[in-house]
Amino acid sequence: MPQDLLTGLNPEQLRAVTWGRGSALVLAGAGSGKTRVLTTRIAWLIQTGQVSPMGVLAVTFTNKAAREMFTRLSAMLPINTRGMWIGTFHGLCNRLLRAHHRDAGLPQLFQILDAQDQLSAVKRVLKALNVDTEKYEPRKLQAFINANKEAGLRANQIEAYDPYTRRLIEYYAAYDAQCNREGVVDFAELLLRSFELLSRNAMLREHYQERFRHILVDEFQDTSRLQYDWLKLLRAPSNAIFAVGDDDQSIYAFRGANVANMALFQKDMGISEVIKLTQNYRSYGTILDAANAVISHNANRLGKDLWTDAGRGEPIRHYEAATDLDEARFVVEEIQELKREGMAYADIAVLYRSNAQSRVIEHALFSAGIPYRVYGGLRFFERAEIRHALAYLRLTANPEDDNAFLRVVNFPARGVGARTVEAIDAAARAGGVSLWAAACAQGAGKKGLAAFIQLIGQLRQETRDMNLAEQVEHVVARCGLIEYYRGERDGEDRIENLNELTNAASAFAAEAESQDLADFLAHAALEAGEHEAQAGQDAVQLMTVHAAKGLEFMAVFITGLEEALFPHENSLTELDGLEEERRLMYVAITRARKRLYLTHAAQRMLHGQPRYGLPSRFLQELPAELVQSVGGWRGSSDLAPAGAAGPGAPGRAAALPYPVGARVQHPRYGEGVVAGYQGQGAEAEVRVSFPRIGDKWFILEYARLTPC
Ligand SMILES: Nc1ncnc2c1ncn2[C@@H]1O[C@H](COP(=O)(O)OP(=O)(O)OP(=O)(O)O)[C@@H](O)[C@H]1O
Ligand SMILES: [Mg+2]
Repeated sequence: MPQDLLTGLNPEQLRAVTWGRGSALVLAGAGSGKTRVLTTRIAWLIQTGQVSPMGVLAVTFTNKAAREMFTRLSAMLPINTRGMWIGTFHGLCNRLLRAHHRDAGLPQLFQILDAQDQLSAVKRVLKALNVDTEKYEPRKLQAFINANKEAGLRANQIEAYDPYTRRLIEYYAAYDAQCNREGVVDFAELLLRSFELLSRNAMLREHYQERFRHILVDEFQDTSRLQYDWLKLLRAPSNAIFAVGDDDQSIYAFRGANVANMALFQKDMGISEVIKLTQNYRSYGTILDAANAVISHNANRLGKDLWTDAGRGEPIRHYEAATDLDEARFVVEEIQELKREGMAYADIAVLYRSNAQSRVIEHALFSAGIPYRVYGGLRFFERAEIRHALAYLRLTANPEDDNAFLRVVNFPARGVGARTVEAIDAAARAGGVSLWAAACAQGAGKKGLAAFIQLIGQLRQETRDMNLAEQVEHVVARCGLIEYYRGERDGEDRIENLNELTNAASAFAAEAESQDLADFLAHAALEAGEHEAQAGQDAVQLMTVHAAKGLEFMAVFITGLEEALFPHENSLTELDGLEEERRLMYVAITRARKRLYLTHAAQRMLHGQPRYGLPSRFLQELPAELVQSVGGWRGSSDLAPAGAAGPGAPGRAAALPYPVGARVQHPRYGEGVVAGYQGQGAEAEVRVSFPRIGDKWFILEYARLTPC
């Protein structure tokens, strides 16, 4: 019954769901039912016979969102939704290319290169061309290729104004030629190649245009120009694109997504009226007011209203932790309390700005025996870079560890080819010895292998008298992974994680009272695998704010609300950076239905260093009456206004002359505010924020600061 589908919708939603044939844009705030409208519209179109399930193309932002859409549709319709074209841009392009691989010039089983594979491919190209890689760094070329592909440009379409760029273009063309020879595609290629396929092949294009009567796009504010053009190719003039989005939740500008596409879309499709949804069904009033208050600090907005009739609900809870460990302890205790009150673990989400922050929280949950799952990323000990680092550590502890040997013998690449590894393997089998032993027996002649054997030997020797944390720090620093990830596209995050491994080792040493590397490695293996929540098991959800987009939870913790962490320090120097961070904060707040916790820590270990952070400016942007302090290391206190006496350095306050937030005078730079500390003892540094010249670091001992 169509009526069944439509009951419960408000008049605006009903209008959107049953919109006539033309294209439409729904522009509405978080939790107003955009995704629900989109899903219901698909069901309604099918149920009323306006389109067959195969005539629908729906784009979601994540695979998780696509899965949810399938589930909801199956619940609404008595049909098999399996073969429907619902997925992410990448997923749908992949499908298109597989179906028409011949027309696309690809082998049927073409391989997709991940970032790492792509880098090796780039290096091979440069080697074959005898290029000086000091001048033309492989990673730079990789970034150049990807940025151009994402902008829809092949090598012969780029204009070069200087000889350097001309060379890059040449190498880009050579890289593409190599990929074509080998029949492989990188991520950016998926979209560009299927875009070109459709542009070039009129028959194919018309076939899909004929087929996809209805194209629907969720999270439209985060589509890139090429993605948008791809959609337009798939649409016949008589067919419709139904897009929903929220400019306040645009959080992928750094990847080329473009809010301006909304205006372009209206113009292209001749949309005279944008549909607005104004009622929020997700959150209680207090949470909604908080979200509205924060986002109102952004200047670049299209402007929207959002209201709820759900009532005020509970106040937002704010906890000021002394340290990141204290923050994690608080989160765990509150989760246990929520569970006692009857909330399922799966209804609780812990959000953070950067992946590296999850480690301490994961550990606290793990120690308390609370099942958890990490979304949009791997659990800390399962991340590739951590596994690589652990493999080096394992070899340091025991070079006969074959699995560890295989993982890193040629990572980072040192010219140990697959054939060499095969020969070692054969020799090891024949002699009944470890790979390491076989390698040592034949390694001297082969340059890359000899370097590897020497490196492991040195690491073993150098770490002999070190304590656990020092060993981990040393191996991470020396094994070449940091250099490898530096300059990689998502490398910064991975380096943060690698540094975090040292913190994990210190924490382990303190807790388990063991400095034994083997104990730590066993612990890491355990946390990585055995306690992983099973699929379907009730588990707390951990994810970055980016990964939480579109989702909702009964209770949400937003952790790490400190300046330079959230907002992220990189954002402070970028154009529109702070506004994008604020939109991210808006996304975070609006994930909560009933209860919202905001936490920050006065001191946190990051990059292997203690950092003393000011509370995030986003906390100050919340109306005080919405927030209730639930204590912390300073005792219960209200939100301090920015710049007022903030937290000092807990536990070590005596050693530090000024609390963070204190006003100080510098003989040269004038008056400033103490913004943080790092390092210890004679190496302790203080960061002072000066109104005109920005932040400066001083060695604390020689800082020549006076209070004012
Ligand atoms: N008319 C309605 N009656 C009851 N609940 C509704 C109604 N419309 C939406 N909801 C519920 O409100 C919540 C938010 O809806 P939905 O996720 O579709 O919002 P959204 O606009 O897509 O949010 P976001 O911007 O965060 O993606 C969901 O739990 C949804 O089921
Ligand atoms: Mg949504």
